Amino acid sequence: MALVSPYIHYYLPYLIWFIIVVVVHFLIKIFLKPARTRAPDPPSPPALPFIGHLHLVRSVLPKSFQDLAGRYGPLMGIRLGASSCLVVSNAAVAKEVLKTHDLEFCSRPEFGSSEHFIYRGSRFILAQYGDYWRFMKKLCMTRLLAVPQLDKFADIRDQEKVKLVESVIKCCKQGKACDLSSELTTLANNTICRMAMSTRCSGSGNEAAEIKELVRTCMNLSGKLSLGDVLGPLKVLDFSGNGNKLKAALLKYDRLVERIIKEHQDKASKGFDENQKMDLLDILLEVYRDPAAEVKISMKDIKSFLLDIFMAGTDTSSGAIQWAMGELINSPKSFKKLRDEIESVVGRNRLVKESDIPNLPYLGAVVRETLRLHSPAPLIIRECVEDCDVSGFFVKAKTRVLVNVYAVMRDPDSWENPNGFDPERFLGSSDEKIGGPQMEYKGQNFRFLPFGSGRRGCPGASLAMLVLHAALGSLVQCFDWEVERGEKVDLSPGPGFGSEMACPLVCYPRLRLNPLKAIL
Ligand code: HEM
Repeated sequence: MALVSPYIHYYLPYLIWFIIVVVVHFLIKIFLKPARTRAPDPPSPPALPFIGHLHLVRSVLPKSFQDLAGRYGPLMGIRLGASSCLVVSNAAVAKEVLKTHDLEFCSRPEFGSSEHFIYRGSRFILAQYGDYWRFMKKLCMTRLLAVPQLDKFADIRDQEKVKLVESVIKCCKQGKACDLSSELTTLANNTICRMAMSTRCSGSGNEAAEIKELVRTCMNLSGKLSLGDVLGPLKVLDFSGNGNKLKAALLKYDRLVERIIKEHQDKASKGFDENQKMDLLDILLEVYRDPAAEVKISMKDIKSFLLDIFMAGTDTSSGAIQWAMGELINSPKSFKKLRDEIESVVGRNRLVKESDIPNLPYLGAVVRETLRLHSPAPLIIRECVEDCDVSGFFVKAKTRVLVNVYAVMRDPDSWENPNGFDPERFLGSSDEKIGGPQMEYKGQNFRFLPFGSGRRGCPGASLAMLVLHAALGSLVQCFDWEVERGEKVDLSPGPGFGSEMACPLVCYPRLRLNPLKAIL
């Protein structure tokens, strides 16, 4: 039987014609299809091969980016060697990124030291948006750093503030210069260590001091390794050896925290009595043991989380108080106004307390003005999780985005006299309407973003504000301050992120009144 129809010669030309029509149709569709109209890429300065825009940036990154944004706009592309990102520099674009597109920009990229981090994969601060991050953030906001938990540790913060004042009184009595940078780092570190894991309460050695040193080392090395990002894949070669040094410091931290965890587990096995306060580690271990927890956290997650809050909370808080003191010493009028306010509200017989804060609006204004001018976290780092358009420009998934809050909070279109220290602008009576309630700081007002905004905003903001107000208030209440030979404080920012002073704040306090006499 023939397999091919005898009429093939009759309908073959029609079949060929049909196939040709179909193929041509698809080719036309593919090649002549109008290209999907995509928004243009954000503007970018002309780049050089390999180094990109490295030749255009100076030592203080946020300031450099601000200057470039003046020429290339509030959303611009920057490439430093192998590392590229978009930089946001005004309130309108910051609002688009942090509010309109909050979900698209609520991840963070891995960068800098990630390869050398022994807790890689557990880092809360750098976690991708997902179940683990959501669970930990909820835990932060509802328990670990929530107001009721902060209230339980008001006595610890008070004791640490008293220790700070005592230590400065000692400098006065000895006629010595006071290294405020070191004093304030000790205050912030001790406060967080005690709230996080009651380190002073555990008998063995001075763990808080050890942690302070380790956190400092990790921060320095992480900062240096971040600069290594410009080398791209070559950075894994770790030419400087900083990666290995970081690993060594982390292993030391790991052993120390392991010991503290063991003490906490022993304490938990005996049960907590009603009056016993659970510190952050107790709560984390309770969640670790909870079989019904939405997400099962590991010991590595716990250790990493604690390190994250030490790294995020210590230098930021102490740095902000130093900048505030520097600005106040250079501005005797503001110093006197603040002193007068404290004197009239608190008096001379006791130290400023956290509960005084709502009654000290000028203190609140000084703290906010300091955070505006000297943000301890001037570049907020996010990553875009899917393609989107921002401000009429195309942003590809996985792009790194830096919100330059230094530029946003010094933008002349948003602020009068943007580079001047002028706490009055934050007072309700000010003519300068800042937008939203004048004292708002948690990211509802996109001109003022010291703690970021949206889902990824800082969970430690309330704690930081308590520490900042009480410590600054006490230093102004009890002492007069001078720098060497009556000079002004050098307020130049240090290299890199520019969040620290170029020269640590060393000054001469003179005891004015000692409200501790009654306590001591
Ligand atoms: C003056 C002090 C502080 C400043 C200026 C500050 C600022 C910031 C900023 C700008 C961010 C990024 C927010 C964003 O992406 O939108 C952040 C994140 C964070 N901060 Fe703070 N912070 C301070 C103190 C603290 C303290 C005391 C703690 C904890 C004890 C803390 C814990 C964190 C954590 C865990 C994150 C990461 C949040 C996340 O990725 O979801 N911070 N902080």
